[in-house]
Amino acid sequence: MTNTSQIQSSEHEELQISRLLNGLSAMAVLFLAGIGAKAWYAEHHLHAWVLWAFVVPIVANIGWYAWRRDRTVQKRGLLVIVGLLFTYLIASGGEGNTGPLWFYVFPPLLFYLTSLKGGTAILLFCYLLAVLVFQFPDMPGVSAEYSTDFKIRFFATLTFESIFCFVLEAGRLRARNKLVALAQAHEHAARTDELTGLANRRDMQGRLNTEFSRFERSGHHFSVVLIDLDLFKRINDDFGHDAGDEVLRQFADLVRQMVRQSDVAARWGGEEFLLLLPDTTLLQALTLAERLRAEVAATRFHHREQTLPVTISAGVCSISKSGSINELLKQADVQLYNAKESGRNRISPRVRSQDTGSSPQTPA
Ligand SMILES: Nc1nc2c(ncn2[C@@H]2O[C@H](COP(=O)(O)OP(=O)(O)OP(=O)(O)O)[C@@H](O)[C@H]2O)c(=O)[nH]1
Repeated sequence: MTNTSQIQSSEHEELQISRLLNGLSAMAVLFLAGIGAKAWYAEHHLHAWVLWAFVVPIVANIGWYAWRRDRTVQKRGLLVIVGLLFTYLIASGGEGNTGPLWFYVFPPLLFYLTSLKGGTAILLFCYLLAVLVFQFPDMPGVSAEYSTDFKIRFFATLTFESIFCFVLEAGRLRARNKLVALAQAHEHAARTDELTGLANRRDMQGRLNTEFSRFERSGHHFSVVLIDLDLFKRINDDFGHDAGDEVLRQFADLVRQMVRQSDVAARWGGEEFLLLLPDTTLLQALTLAERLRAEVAATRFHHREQTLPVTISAGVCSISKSGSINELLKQADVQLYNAKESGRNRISPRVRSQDTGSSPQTPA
């Protein structure tokens, strides 16, 4: 089953990241414009133009995201622009050889936006670029020269920063994954019946409402089967409560094997179960209910070497015969009552196979 809360939480997280990136991009535009202006007044015209030129792809990236809402392009675009900008700042030295200082922004941003593995790989590649620029100041495009002291301190501090960022991000991811797993477990527990592992009443009610909306919207029919284990009190009284629990578990296993994947089986009450059968007519639902009844009657339920007498009665109803979920359930309940009144171990409305062992006939 798809975990909706997990999908929602990661969607929310992605949206937050995109908003943060837009904020950071806007800040970068302001910085580039300001520092470019400062460089212009300091007569560093080429440096000023390059910095201003970087404003264009950043604004284009913001605009593209606003238009297409494509988060992958937004992330990758920003990483490429920032990578190019920092490479330029290291190669040119920026103003007063302070360009490489901007590189410290990269590790936290990188680990936040990519994975730990991907971030490390990109960072190592950037280290390699920096080493090349530092070692070969005569390379084309490189105009800055740094002192040996600066280079050693730059790499040492950047390495410390990168390791801290890696450790912090790894911790953040671990805590996040634990929280997601915990939320998943809680959500599963809130929807599941502990004893049988089937859906619980609350979950079934939600699914009934969803199915009813689908029926109202596009006319998809569905049916329900309300099942009650016959004379269950006797099983408890004669064999003990544990035996009763074991019967409920074994019956749930049987149901799981017999329904389709799109069907939903829930424990509706103590020894009452409800099947929701999407895209199923009344006749098809009756056929399934009858097969289940026959299978239960033929199955040997057991507890501690003892064979337990188990049969079921069931009331079947289709949404085409009722106007609301409440009415549907009420009618299924009336049919279940009829099945019990007629002697138990049967399905209502009446099906021919109960009398003859053959296929079901159309109900009256
Ligand atoms: N062992 C066990 N028994 C349960 C559980 N939930 C409900 N019951 C028992 O199920 C029995 C239901 O009994 P009744 O409602 O009298 O119905 P019944 O004996 O099945 O008789 P009919 O429904 O008329 O065929 C009660 O004795 C409940 O205590 C459960 O989780 N475990």
